[in-house]
Amino acid sequence: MNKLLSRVQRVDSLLCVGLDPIGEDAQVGSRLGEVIDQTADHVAAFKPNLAFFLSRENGVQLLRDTIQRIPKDIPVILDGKFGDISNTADHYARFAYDVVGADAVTVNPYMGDDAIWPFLREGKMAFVLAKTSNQPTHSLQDVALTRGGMLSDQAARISRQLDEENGGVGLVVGATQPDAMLRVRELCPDQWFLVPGVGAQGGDLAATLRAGLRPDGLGVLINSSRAIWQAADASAAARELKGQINEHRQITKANTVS
Ligand SMILES: O=C(O)c1cc(=O)[nH]c(=O)n1[C@@H]1O[C@H](COP(=O)(O)O)[C@@H](O)[C@H]1O
Repeated sequence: MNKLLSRVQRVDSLLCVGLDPIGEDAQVGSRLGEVIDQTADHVAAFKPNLAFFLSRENGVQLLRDTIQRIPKDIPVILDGKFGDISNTADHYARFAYDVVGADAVTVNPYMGDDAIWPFLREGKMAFVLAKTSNQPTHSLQDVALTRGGMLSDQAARISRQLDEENGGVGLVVGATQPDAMLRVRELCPDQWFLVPGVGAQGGDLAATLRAGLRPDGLGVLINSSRAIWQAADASAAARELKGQINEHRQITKANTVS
């Protein structure tokens, strides 16, 4: 959290560039290097998605090299959506933190807090899936609970409780449903949200930030993966998105003061 906060402040950015490498194995390493080097000045964090590495020969080595390439003051969120029980989760945590050197992970809370605790290490952070950006035909997250609210609310409550007990727990909340974002923000007023779904998935940036930003203009990391990866000029694409986010932060802060 300290690393994230100091990075956010140093570059005045809430942008997270997703590293979801698409393309032939032979070219992908150099494109990863380009995207990192060209966007690093504009980002608060990078988020490599594990699947895009594991689907390749020597994918783990590529992931290690990618994380090595990222300047040390930029937090790396390994998006593995890890979700197994405690002793198994402990091995995933060792992989994420010790083998490849990530600072944070994404975690699937379906198995409850057992699946989250192993990732809560000193100096590390876990972003728990609460309300994801996809809108499936058969949703679990929207299932109504007999005690009221939905399953996604329960994921949010668990993440808040663990954050209060231990610290280092954020949430994943998609950018495609601003009403749902508002609801999660009400349940978790202080925590950081990792927010995918703008760019290729078409999420509304303004509505997302209105719903998700904290009154201090912080608390949200806006992720974009394909839209940056596929841009002819990744640096310009990252700078532009960072600028758009900051315009909305200014409006939020001004509205909070007035
Ligand atoms: O945890 C995630 O990062 C995630 C959660 C979610 O609700 N939706 C979602 O798209 N993601 C990830 O965020 C990235 C989105 O990529 P783009 O749609 O290309 O910007 C992918 O790596 C997804 O796996």
